[in-house]
Amino acid sequence: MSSLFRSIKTLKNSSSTLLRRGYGSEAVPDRKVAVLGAAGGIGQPLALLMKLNPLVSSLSLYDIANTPGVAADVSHINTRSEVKGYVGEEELGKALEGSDVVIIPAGVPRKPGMTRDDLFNINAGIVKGLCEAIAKYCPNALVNMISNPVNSTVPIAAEVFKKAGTYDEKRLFGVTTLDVVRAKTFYAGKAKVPVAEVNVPVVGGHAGITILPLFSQATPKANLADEEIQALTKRTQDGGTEVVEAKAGKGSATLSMAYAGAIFADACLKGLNGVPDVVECSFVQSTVAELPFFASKVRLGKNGVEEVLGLGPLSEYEKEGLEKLKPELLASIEKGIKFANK
Ligand SMILES: NC(=O)C1=CN([C@@H]2O[C@H](COP(=O)(O)OP(=O)(O)OC[C@H]3O[C@@H](n4cnc5c(N)ncnc54)[C@H](O)[C@@H]3O)[C@@H](O)[C@H]2O)C=CC1
Ligand SMILES: O=C([O-])CC(=O)C(=O)O
Repeated sequence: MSSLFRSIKTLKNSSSTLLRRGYGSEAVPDRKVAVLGAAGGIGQPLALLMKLNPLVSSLSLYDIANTPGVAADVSHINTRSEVKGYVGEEELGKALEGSDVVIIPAGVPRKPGMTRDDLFNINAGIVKGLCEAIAKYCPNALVNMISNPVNSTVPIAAEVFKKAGTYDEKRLFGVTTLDVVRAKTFYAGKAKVPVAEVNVPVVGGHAGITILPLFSQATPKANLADEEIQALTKRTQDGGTEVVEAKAGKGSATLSMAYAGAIFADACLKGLNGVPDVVECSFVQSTVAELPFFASKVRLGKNGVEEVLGLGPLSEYEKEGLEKLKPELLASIEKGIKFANK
């Protein structure tokens, strides 16, 4: 009984903290979040971070192996959400049912020398299967796609949902938050400004030159030379490769990605809960750059995407970068669409 009172007290304390922090003026609603690929390099720290998120009431951890251990471990943390682990395809339906947000970090990561597109052959099939299940078991969930190549896996998901008759472009997101996280960190270091105050939009896609950080719009403003901006741009575009090489065959970014995935999922939950002015960059169906999908700032709301924001003023260097990325991004999008329809 005393533990029940303690739990109620904790919940009361955390909800009043939430109200104070502007999470909304009403009581915090129940929200189920599912992580598919939860036993992986990203999945495990992401499960931990989602368990720490007070907006989550139910945390569903799914993988093809090893989820019972991860779920048992994470479930002992004394925070709001109830944790359940699901393993194997026969449990996928239960894992998904009732989900408000589904985060997908399932699939193989890069090794040195590989591009993200080299992951297509394996990950395209994994994502397709998972999205077929989402269409069946939680067609209204917001889908946060982390699995690479994001430039193709998001179009695959869209085609699967269209075929199932459940597609809603407002509910499908490619997670490009790690590009923003990197751009903020690198910019703060170079501009010598406090990293917590930095904002940098990153647009385009999520591979090499399709990643286009808009340092001309970065705040706080700093007087960086053209060469410095170009070096920052290149480092942001190659951020994933920097980690792949440093890990030397043991995978790609997992911890920083889990952080970025948790930030984006939190933004989705806040949007669903009616918190105003939640804006994050994401790769979504778009008309801002004459490509069917494009990453830009997106306002999140009660139905997912509330508004896809425009690019704003670009420097000459960014305009060139935008033109250069279009053919590669379009080819990756078309590759995904073709795969899903074959
Ligand atoms: N969007 C982004 O910014 C980033 C994306 N990634 C991508 O995320 C993906 C995962 O990376 P890691 O976690 O490092 O890989 P990992 O190999 O450590 O984990 C992947 C997990 O997916 C699981 N899995 C495989 N097939 C599955 C299926 N059909 N259903 C459910 N789970 C399944 C595996 O059992 C494994 O636990 C990769 O494709 C990687 O390229 C990685 C970093 C950043
Ligand atoms: O580089 C990779 O393969 C993983 C990834 O997407 C990133 O770290 O941005």
